[in-house]
Amino acid sequence: MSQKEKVLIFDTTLRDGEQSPGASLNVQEKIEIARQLEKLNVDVIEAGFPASSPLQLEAVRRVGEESSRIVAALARAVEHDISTAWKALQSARHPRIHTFISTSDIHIMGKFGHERYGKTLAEKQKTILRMAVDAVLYAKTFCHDIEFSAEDAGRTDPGYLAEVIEAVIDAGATTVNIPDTTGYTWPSEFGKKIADLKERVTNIDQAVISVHCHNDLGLAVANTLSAIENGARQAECSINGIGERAGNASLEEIVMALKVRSDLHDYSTGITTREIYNTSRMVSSFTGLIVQPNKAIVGDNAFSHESGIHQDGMLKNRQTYEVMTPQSVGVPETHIVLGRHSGKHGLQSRLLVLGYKVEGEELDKVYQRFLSVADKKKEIYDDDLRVLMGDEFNRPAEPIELDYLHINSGTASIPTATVRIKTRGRTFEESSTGDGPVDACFRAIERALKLDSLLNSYSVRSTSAGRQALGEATVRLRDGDNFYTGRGVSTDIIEASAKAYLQALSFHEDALQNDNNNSIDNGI
Ligand SMILES: CC(=O)SCCNC(=O)CCNC(=O)[C@H](O)C(C)(C)COP(=O)(O)OP(=O)(O)OC[C@H]1O[C@@H](n2cnc3c(N)ncnc32)[C@H](O)[C@@H]1OP(=O)(O)O
Ligand SMILES: CC(C)C(=O)C(=O)O
Ligand SMILES: [Mg+2]
Repeated sequence: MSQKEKVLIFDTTLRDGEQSPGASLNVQEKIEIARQLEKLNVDVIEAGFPASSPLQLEAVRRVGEESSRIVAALARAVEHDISTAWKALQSARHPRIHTFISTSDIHIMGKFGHERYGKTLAEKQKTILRMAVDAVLYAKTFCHDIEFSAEDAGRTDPGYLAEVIEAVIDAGATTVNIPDTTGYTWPSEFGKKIADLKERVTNIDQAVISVHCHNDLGLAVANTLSAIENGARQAECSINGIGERAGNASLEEIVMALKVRSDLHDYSTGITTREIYNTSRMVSSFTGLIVQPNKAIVGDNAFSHESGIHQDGMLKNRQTYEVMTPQSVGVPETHIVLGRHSGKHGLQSRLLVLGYKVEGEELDKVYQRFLSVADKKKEIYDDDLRVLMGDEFNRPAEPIELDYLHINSGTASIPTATVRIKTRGRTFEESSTGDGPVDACFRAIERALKLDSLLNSYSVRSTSAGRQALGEATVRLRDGDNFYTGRGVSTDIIEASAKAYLQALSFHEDALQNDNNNSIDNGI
């Protein structure tokens, strides 16, 4: 087997990631994330931009002192930023000064329009080249490990980019970063840019080529991979892909794409992939940036299967629908989501895990009830299934069934219920008012069945999480020394209550039938 070439992972969650609107991190949060990045085994942690604030300086200092990784600090190509970066890094175990300046025509003309940079584009380009070299030379007076970034390299003229890169390597840059700052490039175009630099820049072998891709067109990861195939050996990326605007290339996607498709290439990273999920959750919770459910690798749905055909395939052989195991990225387990699209195989397997062995006709019946609940509710949780199973096996011999229920209730109206009930081939319908909608409903049932109230107790609870949780109502009737309990389940708690009441009444009537001392036809 051939030895894989290492691609260094430069994590910029704490710098570019923190530039995401609203994602500010305090010093302690940065330290915690840096510790987790160390567990993830990234090669470089870019901890912040020290010249931008005292908090940034302090965070970089603390991370640098503690971390065994290379810790980088960003600085514009100006002395003040570079010396401040060094102030933050001087006690670091492995410091790196990362300095940058824009090289594209659009940035040079747009951001450095002032005449002090020159009048024409050519004059300004000369100034920028000099500032880049001076910045590297100045940074080099503090530390050996210097990274230079040609901001907006993605839109920079290839000849000028090569000239700048060659000059900064000559000045001592040990890593040269080629950012696609605006996420504008196309994967084959960006790959060619890297290949082109390797050809044009005569001293390119004296520095590591790095890339830093933004996701404005959703191409950040594809562009990074294309650059790696063409010679880049450092990938700048962030956890969950957070960063300026649409974000940076996502660390987890680059790493897992390289790992899962290692059959296609000769590159590898040193990332401990089982730490990916924990890191993702930590970053999301500290930054407040929620991970979209369908996000590759770390989204809630990344290892969830909802449709019957997929669930059946997964249960037979998980490779049918998973290209990596959830455990390989630290996700505890595949999630079979039971819902409207699930089939009998998925339901049966989940019920088995919960201790219910259901087969054949019984399974068909449970599945029909499952579908009627699933039609009203997006996801069926384990607790819902337990209730559903309890419901299934706790049926009276002659059920009194709710055929129709209408409730009128509100803050300014008297609660009114109309019920239609079916039992033993007969139908009864009645309405009633009540103190509340449940009371009105129970009274309507009693009127329809011409019964006195036997209600002993009534309770309702939610059986699972979320707004679409099932409500489970329990009704207890008392007739002398005998108690009859009924349960009803529905997404509508009034319906659940009516069902519970009718079930309890059914058991009562069953008992009366068995005693032969009353007939259900005697008036109801
Ligand atoms: C692509 C990136 O992610 S770049 C990194 C982005 N990160 C940040 O901006 C960090 C947060 N920023 C800050 O705290 C502040 O912007 C500071 C401290 C960096 C600078 O603040 P200010 O001095 O008030 O300048 P301001 O931000 O308004 O403008 C930027 C100035 O830097 C200049 N500049 C921008 N990039 C560079 C560079 N790489 N090298 C040298 N000068 C630069 C601009 O031309 C402008 O200069 P001007 O005042 O002569 O027009
Ligand atoms: C500072 C550089 C590396 C950057 O973040 C970018 O160009 O996007
Ligand atoms: Mg960036």
